[in-house]
Amino acid sequence: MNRYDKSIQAFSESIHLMPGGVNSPVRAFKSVNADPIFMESGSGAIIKDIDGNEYIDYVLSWGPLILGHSHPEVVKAIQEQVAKGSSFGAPTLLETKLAQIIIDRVPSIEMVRFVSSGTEATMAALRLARGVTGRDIILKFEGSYHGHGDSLLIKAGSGVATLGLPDSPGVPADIAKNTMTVAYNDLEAVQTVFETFGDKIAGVIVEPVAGNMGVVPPKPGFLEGLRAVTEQYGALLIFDEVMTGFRVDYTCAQGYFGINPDLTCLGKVVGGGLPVGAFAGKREIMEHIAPAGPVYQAGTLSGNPLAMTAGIETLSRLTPESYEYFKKLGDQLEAGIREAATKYNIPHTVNRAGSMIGLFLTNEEVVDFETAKTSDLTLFAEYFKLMAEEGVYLPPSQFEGLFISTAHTEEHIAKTVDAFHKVFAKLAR
Ligand SMILES: Cc1ncc(COP(=O)(O)O)c(C=O)c1O
Ligand SMILES: N[C@H](C=O)CCC(=O)O
Repeated sequence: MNRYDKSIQAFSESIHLMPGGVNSPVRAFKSVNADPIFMESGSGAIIKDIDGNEYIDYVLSWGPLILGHSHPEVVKAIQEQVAKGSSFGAPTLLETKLAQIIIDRVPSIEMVRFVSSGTEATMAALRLARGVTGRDIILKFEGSYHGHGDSLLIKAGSGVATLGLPDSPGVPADIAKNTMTVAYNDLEAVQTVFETFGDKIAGVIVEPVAGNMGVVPPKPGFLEGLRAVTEQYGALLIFDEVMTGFRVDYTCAQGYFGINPDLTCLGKVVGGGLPVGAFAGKREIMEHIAPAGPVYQAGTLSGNPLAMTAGIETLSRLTPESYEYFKKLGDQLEAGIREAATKYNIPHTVNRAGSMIGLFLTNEEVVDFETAKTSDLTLFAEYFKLMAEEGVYLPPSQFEGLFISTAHTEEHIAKTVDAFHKVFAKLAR
């Protein structure tokens, strides 16, 4: 009897029906040499798989579930809304309400356009940046992931890095040539690129805390430098806050670091676990979007009432105190991981940004994708599987971060730290 019998059976069926048996590559557990675990239900910080195993969840659907699973008030609001109608393809008051909440919290945002995923948000933001500036080149950072739009699948992070496919076949060379990349945190390299191509660069897109090569915070001065150089050359600064938005801080990462980008991409938390994305920014830029302006962007289910409801209910329950709480739990988890790893001589570097935590199995300081890749990926696979056996569900890749929700408690963190001790004892060097 294997504790994952039903998941193994389910995967043996799904693999014939969907490519790799999944609907997003990171779910397939390929880099940890295991079959994926099929989930059945979630409540608060706990999820249950189809074999009945329970886990403290640090994936949280890859970030959106900042209140934990099935928050009763969010569930109730969605139920009430679905009874009234799930989609109209016409404006609703819900869109206005969610847009207003976002605008009230984030100083750089004056207008919002809702879409249905983070990928859509970044694709549209690039089109807008190109439309506004009349330039084609986009600068991005190696190991950053901005969804799977053609222009952004270049030296990308997340599942692309996990599977070792940084430049996907199918992206035309004519499109790829307009995307330039440099190392994250390397401001000098950015300045050098601008010195040569400055008048051709439409925008720089950056995760203000990188979360798709594991968690890599910006070095002091990096985001400030990007703001200055983009302003100097008339390019737009695009913060991709799909992951960091309303997770790193009440005012997003940009509020935390005190930088005002021209455009912001949102997703995940803003949809409270339902499919959502948004791009947003200064009025003078956003009014280039159709029908206010000529840059086209549209969506049948954009601003979907159920997603708007989940977003409103989620953001309304986050207060500045929520982020104090995340900090407290994050401190506890970070200290616990460090102590366990040190005790058993496990190579480790822990990076943090609020409730985003990255444990790299390397002793090198991790500041970009090259240093992230010094992690011991074989050890990672073992550690991941042992943690799951101890009832702790982690992202199945070294190049993803852990998330905490308001439903996590000090007791959950203490149990998790215990699990780290048990697992690292087994892997001790
Ligand atoms: C920073 C960032 N941008 C964009 C995306 C794409 O979002 P989605 O998966 O909703 O398309 C993701 C996550 O996948 C992300 O983490
Ligand atoms: N790291 C990705 C998003 O942030 C993971 C989500 C996915 O690709 O399915």
